[in-house]
Formats: sequence, C-alpha cells, structure tokens
Amino acid sequence: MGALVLDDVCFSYSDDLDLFTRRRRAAGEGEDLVLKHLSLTVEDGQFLCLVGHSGCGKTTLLRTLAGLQAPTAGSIAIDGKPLDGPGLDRSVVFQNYSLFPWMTALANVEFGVRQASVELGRGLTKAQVAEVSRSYLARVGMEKAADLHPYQLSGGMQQRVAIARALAMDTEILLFDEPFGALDVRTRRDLQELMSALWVEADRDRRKTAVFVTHDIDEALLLADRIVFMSDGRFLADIPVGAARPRDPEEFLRRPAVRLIQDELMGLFYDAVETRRDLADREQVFEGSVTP
Ligand SMILES: Nc1ncnc2c1ncn2[C@@H]1O[C@H](COP(=O)(O)OP(=O)(O)OP(=O)(O)O)[C@@H](O)[C@H]1O
Repeated sequence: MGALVLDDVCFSYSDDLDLFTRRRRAAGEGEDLVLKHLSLTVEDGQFLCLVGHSGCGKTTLLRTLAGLQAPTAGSIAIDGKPLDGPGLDRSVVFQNYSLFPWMTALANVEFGVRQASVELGRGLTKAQVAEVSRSYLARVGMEKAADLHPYQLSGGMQQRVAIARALAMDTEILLFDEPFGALDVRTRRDLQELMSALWVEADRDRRKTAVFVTHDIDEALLLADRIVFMSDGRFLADIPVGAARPRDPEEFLRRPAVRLIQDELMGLFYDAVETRRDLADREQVFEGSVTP
C-alpha cells in the first residue's frame, strides 16, 4: 500500500501575518501561497515525476509530502490516514546526498534499515540488517565501496548509496528531490538507467510509490508512469506515460509520441499559460496503461 491523496493543499512560508491574513490563509487564500489548492491522487505503485520551472514550488510540495512541514490548508492522506509529520512509511532522497559523513557507505545504509526495522517492528537482527544493506549496496553497484566514507566517494557514488539506503528501508513511498540534479550528464544518465532497472526489478516483487522532482524533461520521460507539470504553485498538466520499462534513451526519446510530449512540456516551460491544454487522453499513443 502507498496511495497518496492531496486534497486542496495550500502552503505559505509567511508566519508573520495579521489576523485577517491568517484567516484568509486558513481558507487557502492569499497572494503569499506557494502551493495553491493542489489536489492529486498518486496511485499505489505509481512513479510520478513532478516537473516545473525553478521556484514553482516542487521542493515545497515534496517537503510537505515528507511531513517536514504541514499544509497551511487542505490535507494529505496516505492509504486513507491523514499525514501528520515525518514517518517511516516514506523515505526521501535529496539532491545533496544527505549521507552521514562520519559513517561508511555500509553504515549509512544500515542506519536506515535498522531505524525502519525498529520503528516498524520488523525485528531484524544485526546480521540481517547487514545482509539487507549489503544486498542493496550491490544492487546500486557499490558493494566494493561499503567501507568507504562519503568524502572518499564521488557525487554519483554518494547518490547511489543514498538511493540504496532509501530502497533498503523498504518504505511504501519514495520521495526524490532532484536526486541527480548536481551530477554531470554521463553520471546522471547512468543513474537514470539504474533507477529504471531497479523499478523493473521491483515489478517482480512489489512496486513502490514514487514522487520524483526534476527539471529534466527527458529524465521524467525515461522514469515516469505519469508526469505532472507545475507552475506557480499549481498543477497545469497531468500526462500519462504508459510505456514499458526499461526505456532505452536512444530509442525511446526519439519515438514520435514521446517527441510530442517533449514538445508539450517544453511549451509549458516556455509559456505556461498559452500552451495549457488538456493532455488527459495522452496514454492512447502508448502501449500499456497509465496506472500500474
Ligand atoms: N524556507 C523558505 N522560506 C520562504 N520562502 C521560501 C522558502 N523555501 C522556498 N521558498 C519560496 O517558495 C517558492 C517555491 O520554492 P521551491 O524551492 O519549492 O521551488 P522549486 O520549484 O523546488 O524550485 P527549484 O527547482 O529552483 O528548486 C519560491 O518562491 C521560494 O523563494
């Protein structure tokens, strides 16, 4: 389970407000809103990419989904339960790797696995925590770096470890905030392929629900079941991408149907208002269905 429902979610960073403004905010009104009445259902097991220009509110939304801040108005629920703070039903991968610098790669992954095991009552032994952690490091190609510290790893390697930790925690929902944003083009492509491969692998087992923030349209196309475009705190488009994985970048990104979506998204980036269109029935150009 891992269905995520946003109902009329608003968010404002201002807290130094007069009574009337506070009342308007409580009703989800006001010019200071960064998130403006967002409603969305992310199905269990769906990989949703959130794209949009800088400053449109993507990170704010992700932090709100992570429970690091409460919506100013509206509500968020996971499997019908209201979200009321951070929880081990979600793990987050940030752009800046967020590994503990004093721990080895293995210890970083073990920390997450142990914490999840304790909080969720899984009762893993020390040996089991180590085994799970090593297996996830191997899945991201980092088994040989298990005993190295973050300062001994490149950005791409650190991000592999962060992904291994998030996956090894075995949470229902994964939240990614531009995880490849600081990496060079080649490393970025490698990690996109890794992420795709991990999702294909997960298909055999049980897929996680993912919300993945990115600026990169091609990255979203390669990874997503669904792309939501955000502008100025609102959702402007919701585009299904029902193609099978893995998606070979060279071939997939050249498909005419995919080029159409690229063009639509570029149009939205460059002129969000004029190019707003109904993209709802886009899945008919792809094989497969929108929902997993
Ligand atoms: N801690 C904060 N306090 C006040 N305003 C903030 C804070 N964090 C973000 N903002 C503002 O909220 C708006 C949305 O920012 P956010 O970081 O969510 O956008 P974003 O779409 O993730 O941008 P980027 O792609 O550049 O990371 C921006 O106008 C930003 O200046």
